[in-house]
Amino acid sequence: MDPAAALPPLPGSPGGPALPDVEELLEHAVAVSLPMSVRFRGTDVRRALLLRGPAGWAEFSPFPEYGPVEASRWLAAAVEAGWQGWPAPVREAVPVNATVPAVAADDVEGVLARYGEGIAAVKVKVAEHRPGGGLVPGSHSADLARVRRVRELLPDAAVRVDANCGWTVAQAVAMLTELQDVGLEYAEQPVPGIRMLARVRRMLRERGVATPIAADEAVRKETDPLAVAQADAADLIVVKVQPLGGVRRAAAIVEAAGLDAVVSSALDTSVGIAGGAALAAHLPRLPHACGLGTAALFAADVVSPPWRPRGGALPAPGGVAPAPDPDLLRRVRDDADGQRWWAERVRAAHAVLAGTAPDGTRGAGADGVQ
Ligand SMILES: O=C(O)CCC(=O)C1=CC=C[C@@H](O)[C@@H]1C(=O)O
Ligand SMILES: [Mg+2]
Repeated sequence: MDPAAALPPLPGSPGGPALPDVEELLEHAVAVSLPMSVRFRGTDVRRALLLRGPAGWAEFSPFPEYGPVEASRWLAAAVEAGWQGWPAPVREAVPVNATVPAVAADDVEGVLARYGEGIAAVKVKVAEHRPGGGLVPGSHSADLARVRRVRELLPDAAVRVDANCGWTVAQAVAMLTELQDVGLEYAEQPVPGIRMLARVRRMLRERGVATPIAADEAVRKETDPLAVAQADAADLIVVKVQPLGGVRRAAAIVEAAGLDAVVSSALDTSVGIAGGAALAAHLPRLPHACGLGTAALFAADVVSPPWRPRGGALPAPGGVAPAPDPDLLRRVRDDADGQRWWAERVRAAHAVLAGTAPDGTRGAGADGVQ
């Protein structure tokens, strides 16, 4: 049997929750652009569409380069948040990590300061690529300096790195061997794909490097999100609510994978971050801090106060997202072109979920990067 078939069906699929029609989805939708204080994932502005259904507010924010098939999962997560609500939490607070983008080592202290007191885990981005492809020149030494600066500033914190598939197998093995003295909590997606991930993990073990390997893109980008666990390619998985189609689907993937999970953000606004906190609060086991502190990287948000960590933790939101503040919304609202761009993306993603897309695709596969 295909283990992925046991996951909760997507809205609009046989046996799945009802899929509202496009007009209903868009009735209260507001497109926003949030300026960022720290450049992340190659952008200074995070664009998102906020929707309001009978259950509450929801976010649909697939990255601009994502096509309809991949975006359809993000729409499924929004339908769950706004038209169904989230499952009950088993804990009241969720520990979170600070996220340090690929900044110069001298700027690390300033980034960490944005997360406030009490941060016990830090994720450091490494292996940054130029927009046209290829590692940024000097990235290896810049990565080592950035990670070591974090360790210097926070000697007791759990430090993890995320390469977003940016290294070759040889580069990953060399860098993770070099970083042994830092005592990394884990290395997230050092190389692309499941087979390469398994190779890095095996080669590190052969060298006596015990750094655990976490799978991120190999879970959210593969047609079968469970394949990574079946291939014994990772020690833990990173799960994100929007790319995996909602809190219930992500929780089912964690359960079926049988691996510990770290819940991370998709650089969502505070509305979407609350969904990540709902998933993290719902999982029976949560041994690692979650990557849900990214609202701290925004210069403006839509919820007051924003869903940012305090004392190293986020509160569990309960069954629905916090409502945006109307004044804040007005300040970051897109113009009519922006609203139309999002409406088209909702239509295209909706057609995939409804099975009416021109090429007949229905919610499978991935068609973007990172
Ligand atoms: O996990 C974190 O600490 C922050 C979230 C994060 O790193 C990401 C958010 C959005 C897109 C991804 O490129 C990236 C990730 O790879 O985990
Ligand atoms: Mg990642």
